[in-house]
Amino acid sequence: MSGSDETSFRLPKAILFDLDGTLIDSAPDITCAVNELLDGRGLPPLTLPQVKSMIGNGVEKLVERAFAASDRPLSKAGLEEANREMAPIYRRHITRWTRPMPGAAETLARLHVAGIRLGVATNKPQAATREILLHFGMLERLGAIVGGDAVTRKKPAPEALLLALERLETTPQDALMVGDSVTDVEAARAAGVPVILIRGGYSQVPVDELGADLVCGSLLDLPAALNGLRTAA
Ligand SMILES: O=C(O)COP(=O)(O)O
Ligand SMILES: [Mg+2]
Repeated sequence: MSGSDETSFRLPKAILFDLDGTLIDSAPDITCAVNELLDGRGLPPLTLPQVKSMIGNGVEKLVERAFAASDRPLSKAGLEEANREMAPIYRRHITRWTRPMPGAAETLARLHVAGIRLGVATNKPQAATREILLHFGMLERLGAIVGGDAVTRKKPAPEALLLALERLETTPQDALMVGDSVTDVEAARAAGVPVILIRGGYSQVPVDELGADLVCGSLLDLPAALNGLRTAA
């Protein structure tokens, strides 16, 4: 992008990022944790693609899906117990194989320096989210982090986005959501926030088919994608 382009487009005041599959590739550690949990019940491991397809609606749903895929659907009480067990297992794995998605740290730094308020709205629990972002040096760029356990209803409900925007003192009209899945598109629509999807995340459906305002190849393409949103407006 040329220098004149950079000064001519109007940037949003705030950008909210999804976490899993957008800022970080956490599926390998989540797979290890799920498999440790299953192993404890004498169940065989799931593959990385299987677990990837289960991420995005919160850890409780992931555990529910993992047991269902293992032909051992759990009762409500059984699921609660499995979820209690999952939390410390995942905390032991949390940043072993997890890596930032391509361009994540650079893009956050660039947008932060440009004066855009940045936040995270994820279905992942808050404490794990903060720990991962701190580990990868991204926490200091972020003015608001809202995890799935910080709201009554997780994405695709709009709560997490609206709470993050409130903390960033920004209205939905001045904001943008960046994510990897249909959950992010639906949450953004419900919150009245435009949405960009990034390829390479955990969506089971091609991201071009999810009705986002724009799709881009990686987070590094985000400044050019912002320009695209402006010219399309
Ligand atoms: O499902 C999760 O735990 C997190 O998913 P998200 O960061 O993509 O919202
Ligand atoms: Mg995601």
